[in-house]
Amino acid sequence: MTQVKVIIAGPRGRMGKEAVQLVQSTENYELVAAIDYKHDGKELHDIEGFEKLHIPVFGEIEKCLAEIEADVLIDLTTPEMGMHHTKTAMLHGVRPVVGTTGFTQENLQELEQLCQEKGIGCIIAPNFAIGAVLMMKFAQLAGKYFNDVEIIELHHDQKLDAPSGTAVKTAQMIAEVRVHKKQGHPNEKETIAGARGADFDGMHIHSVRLPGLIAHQQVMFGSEGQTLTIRHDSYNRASFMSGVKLAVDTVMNIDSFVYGLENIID
Ligand SMILES: NC(=O)C1=CN([C@@H]2O[C@H](COP(=O)(O)OP(=O)(O)OC[C@H]3O[C@@H](n4cnc5c(N)ncnc54)[C@H](O)[C@@H]3O)[C@@H](O)[C@H]2O)C=CC1
Ligand SMILES: O=C(O)C1=N[C@H](C(=O)O)C[C@H](O)C1
Repeated sequence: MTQVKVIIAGPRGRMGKEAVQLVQSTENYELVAAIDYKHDGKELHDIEGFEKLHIPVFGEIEKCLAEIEADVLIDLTTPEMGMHHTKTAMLHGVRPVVGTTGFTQENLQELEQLCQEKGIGCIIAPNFAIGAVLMMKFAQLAGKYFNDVEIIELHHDQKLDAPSGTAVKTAQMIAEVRVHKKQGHPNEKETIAGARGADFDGMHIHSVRLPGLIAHQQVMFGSEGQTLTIRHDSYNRASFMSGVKLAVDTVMNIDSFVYGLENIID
């Protein structure tokens, strides 16, 4: 088995903590460094929750990559930092696996172009949960037969971006196959702004934020006399880790840009 040297950006985050555990518990992965803007020069060991890990922590990716040899960067931070980390990793020949969401279309195009120029694998996955990837694929299939769809994504109230990366990806996948339609009554009018949610190619996305939730999405289709609802629920962040592993294993063997795990599962 090939040894994979991994850097994790955002190790203290909800996802970052799970990713540290995944890398530590995978036989052929080695956690070689972490990137954390608040703990430059320390070791993970010095940070609460990582007591036994003597892994160097860098505040900035440039410094990290100047000192540490790595194969893969897992980024679980914010869109601004995620962009910077992903570009810098590719410029240093390190393959990014990015779970961070909130990228714009322009961001994704820029990353794809850099990836092509460098000829290095890069995976951007708005959702690592295999069930969520299947939910998106099933929704895309349904989108061929139903023109009317409402996407309802539900997340914990600490989430920064809305709509979720998963909801945007779902809408993009459906838009690839759906006959374009501006949904609802042609004369419908919002008496409170935002009541109909975000408009993506004529379909609507609704974002719910509540404490107690983790990550959930419901895609509802309707046509004459029937509705079809496709729903996925993540009840914890461990649900994302088999997808992170799949992405790390895959990125080692590709030299192209992948946006969405649906492109790498059979
Ligand atoms: N692709 C997927 O399956 C999933 C993706 N996510 C996404 O992953 C990202 C992280 O999510 P969570 O772990 O829930 O967030 P979190 O807020 O718990 O963690 C964010 C991490 O980013 C770091 N960070 C924040 N600002 C920073 C800055 N300016 N510079 C460097 N680091 C900074 C924080 O220290 C923290 O470690 C979000 O974009 C979220 O939408 C979350 C769950 C699943
Ligand atoms: O912030 C989260 O929690 C999640 N973010 C991703 C998204 O924006 O789709 C994936 C998952 O929904 C959890």
